[in-house]
Amino acid sequence: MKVLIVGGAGYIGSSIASACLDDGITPIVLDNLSTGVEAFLTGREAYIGDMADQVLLDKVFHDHPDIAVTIHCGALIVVPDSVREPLRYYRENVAKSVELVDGLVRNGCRRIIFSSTAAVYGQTDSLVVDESLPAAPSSPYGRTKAMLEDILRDSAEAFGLGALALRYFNPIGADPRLRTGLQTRRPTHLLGRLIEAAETGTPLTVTGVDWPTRDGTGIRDYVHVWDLARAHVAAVRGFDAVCPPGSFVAANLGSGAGCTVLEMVEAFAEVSGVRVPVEPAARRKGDVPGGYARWDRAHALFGWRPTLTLQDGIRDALRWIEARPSVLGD
Ligand SMILES: O=c1ccn([C@@H]2O[C@H](COP(=O)(O)OP(=O)(O)O[C@H]3O[C@H](CO)[C@H](O)[C@H](O)[C@H]3O)[C@@H](O)[C@H]2O)c(=O)[nH]1
Repeated sequence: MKVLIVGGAGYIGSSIASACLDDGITPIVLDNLSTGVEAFLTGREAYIGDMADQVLLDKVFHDHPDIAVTIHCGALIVVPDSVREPLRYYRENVAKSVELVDGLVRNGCRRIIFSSTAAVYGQTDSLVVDESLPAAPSSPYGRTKAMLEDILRDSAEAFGLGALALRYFNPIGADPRLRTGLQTRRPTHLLGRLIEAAETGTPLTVTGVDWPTRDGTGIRDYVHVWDLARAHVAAVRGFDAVCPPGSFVAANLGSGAGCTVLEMVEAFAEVSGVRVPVEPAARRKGDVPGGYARWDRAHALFGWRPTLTLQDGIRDALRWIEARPSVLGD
């Protein structure tokens, strides 16, 4: 079986490609390398170009008429950038995806798995997030993802597509076999900042200590990127039962456990042996207390459950930092 992975040279797309290969599925990658990296294409058939390029899409399907499912993870993903440059985000994430869907329909590919995000949800008082919570994104980035869910819902009905939106919570870690991981050396997310603080011997700035959470710090659901990748394989394998023609389905992918900033600092100390001191600071602009996923729907639909722990995610992130130069050559 073949799958087309749009954005397959990025962090999550390349992990999905690895999980497909391990399961006997052939990934065909389409990536414009705007944030993806060529080194993640080793051993994979790839087309370099834009997902909106109709000539290129026709060529991909001419060469591979047996592509069964398209997994769409091609997107810009940095929330603060999306606030500064909303038009770029709407163009790259929404307008170009419309062209992609058009090209898929024309080429007869009617099964789509879309990389969505927990950022489509608004804040809940209970902190637990299930799929019944209405979309209320708080950033242009989140809105691009929510818009595309609407576009896929309408397209499913109009063109008989099966469209499955997988809403990722906060991915961490790397491929356990270290073929791929985060491209950026210094990610700005919490675990990235923590690793940086440990390396430089500086304190971690805790942005917000007065949130309505158990210790006052922000809570998130950190899910191992390999668990995310495995979910796509399971969804591909069972696609028609999960998402028959004409249907749009959304499912959360998270660990199901909330982890506060201070709990992450503790888990990091346990895994790395380095206890990073913390420095309380003001909340980041536009930040939220956060929450964590219910993932029962993904389990009911395609038998998925998270299998790797927070500690596994931290450990694999640290192993990837060691392996990264030999993979990326920098
Ligand atoms: O140096 C830091 C960095 C983060 N935090 C705190 O750690 C928690 C998690 O912050 P992250 O930035 O790791 O995660 P977010 O969920 O806030 O945002 C991330 O996930 C989003 C998707 O949900 C987007 O992808 C976004 O770009 C990405 O940063 C928050 O409470 C934040 O205030 C700190 O205390 N110190």
